[in-house]
Amino acid sequence: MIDSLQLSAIGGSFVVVLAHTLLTPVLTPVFRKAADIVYPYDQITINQYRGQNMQRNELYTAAEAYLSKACSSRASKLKAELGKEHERPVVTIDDDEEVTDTFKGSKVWWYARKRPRSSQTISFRDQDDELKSYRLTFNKRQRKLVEDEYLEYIRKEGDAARMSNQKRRLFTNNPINNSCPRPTWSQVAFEHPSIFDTLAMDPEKKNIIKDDLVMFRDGKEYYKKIGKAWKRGYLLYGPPGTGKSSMIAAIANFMEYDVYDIELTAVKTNTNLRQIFTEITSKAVIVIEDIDCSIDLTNKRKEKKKDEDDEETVIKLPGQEEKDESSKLTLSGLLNFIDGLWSACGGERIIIFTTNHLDKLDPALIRRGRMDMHIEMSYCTFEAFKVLAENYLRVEQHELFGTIRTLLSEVNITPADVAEELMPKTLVEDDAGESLKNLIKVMEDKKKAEAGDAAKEKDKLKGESSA
Ligand SMILES: Nc1ncnc2c1ncn2[C@@H]1O[C@H](COP(=O)(O)OP(=O)(O)OP(=O)(O)O)[C@@H](O)[C@H]1O
Repeated sequence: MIDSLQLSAIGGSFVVVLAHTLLTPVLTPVFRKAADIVYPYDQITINQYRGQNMQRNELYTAAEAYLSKACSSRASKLKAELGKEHERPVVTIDDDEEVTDTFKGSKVWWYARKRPRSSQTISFRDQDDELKSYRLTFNKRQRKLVEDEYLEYIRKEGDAARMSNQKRRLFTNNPINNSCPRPTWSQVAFEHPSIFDTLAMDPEKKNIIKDDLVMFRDGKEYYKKIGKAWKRGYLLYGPPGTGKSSMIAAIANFMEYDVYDIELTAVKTNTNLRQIFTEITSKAVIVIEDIDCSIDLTNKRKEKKKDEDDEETVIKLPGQEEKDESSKLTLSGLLNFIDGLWSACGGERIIIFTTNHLDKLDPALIRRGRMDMHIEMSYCTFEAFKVLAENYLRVEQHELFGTIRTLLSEVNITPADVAEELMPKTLVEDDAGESLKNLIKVMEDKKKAEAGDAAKEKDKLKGESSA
């Protein structure tokens, strides 16, 4: 009979290692029953590290975060730590402290343990001269519930708690060069304030995107069932200043994912791209901005079509010599990155392309299924303006709104330009009316300029036809 287990989470499945008390062969059923009456509990030990190489046990990390969030209020001995990657101090139960938890009506006990590392233990983490673990105790009758459901619950909840407590990161790939032939990353804390509420766009469109994201986030089982990699592709297109970058930040903040901003011009070959891709973790927004500027697909493809139809399209990097054939990043390499076998590694990822010129992109790159949703970021509409007025001026209604509505239907102005006008010009200025008048003036000037341009164009055409 086993009354104590050691448990590790390795790559998504639990490994149960039979631990110390192998009481059995000698125990008679009667004696066992008597022992159960005296002590009807089983225990699971979750060590901080697993295996001979002392790799971090993900289940320990999840349990630590879970206990910090869900149970620390019931503990009287706590400890607080501030990790490099944490936003605020993390309070967890202290060593040798016990807390209780209840799952589906069953009570369990968590005990935080610490013991000195023996001199024989090999560890690359020399700073850890103590080995920590949690001991989980529960009634024998709940053993199946704990093994089958509670531990998985701990892992999920713990991971979620850890993500929300950690500062999210913005990663960018560094250029590949002779001194650095493998991709490396630069990273900073991701602190972009854009959220869906502050995004100026049609509320209905916003809700469609948010619903799509929620379906994706909760869709692990669904994606598994239909045999598709758990990823979603969005193509954001629209003129400069319509909020494509703000939308990316809002998506990342909404999902609480890290952002990987891929600089394609810093990637030389398909191999580099694959290396980059395998290093991106789960729960990530992968962004390739201004894809039409970082690669030259359409023209090259058209040229090739004439003579070497079956040859692969080469993505020409700015500054890359035509003869430099050994350094190739190809369209098929990029497509593989989006939806080939490599795309299935790592789970839960969102891929976003942005472009100012939809027509410049190769249809293969943006066809549906590859990019699941095409999102147009448009010039400022009245609905979008109302969001900006609320954000910048704290006004929901104003007598000048009617004039602004009419002008917005007549001229193309980006949300970035509208935001610029609504921003108070001095620190003391707090007059919404003044800002709105400025905006009206800018739009009227624009309207006049556009009317002038149209008249000139008309005259030119007239001159050409009479000549
Ligand atoms: N739809 C929007 N909602 C809220 N703010 C916006 C929006 N569009 C633009 N802005 C404001 O304008 C600034 C520039 O916008 P942003 O960088 O998101 O546009 P973009 O479409 O990504 O531009 P580019 O194509 O030049 O990169 C933002 O910092 C934000 O203040």
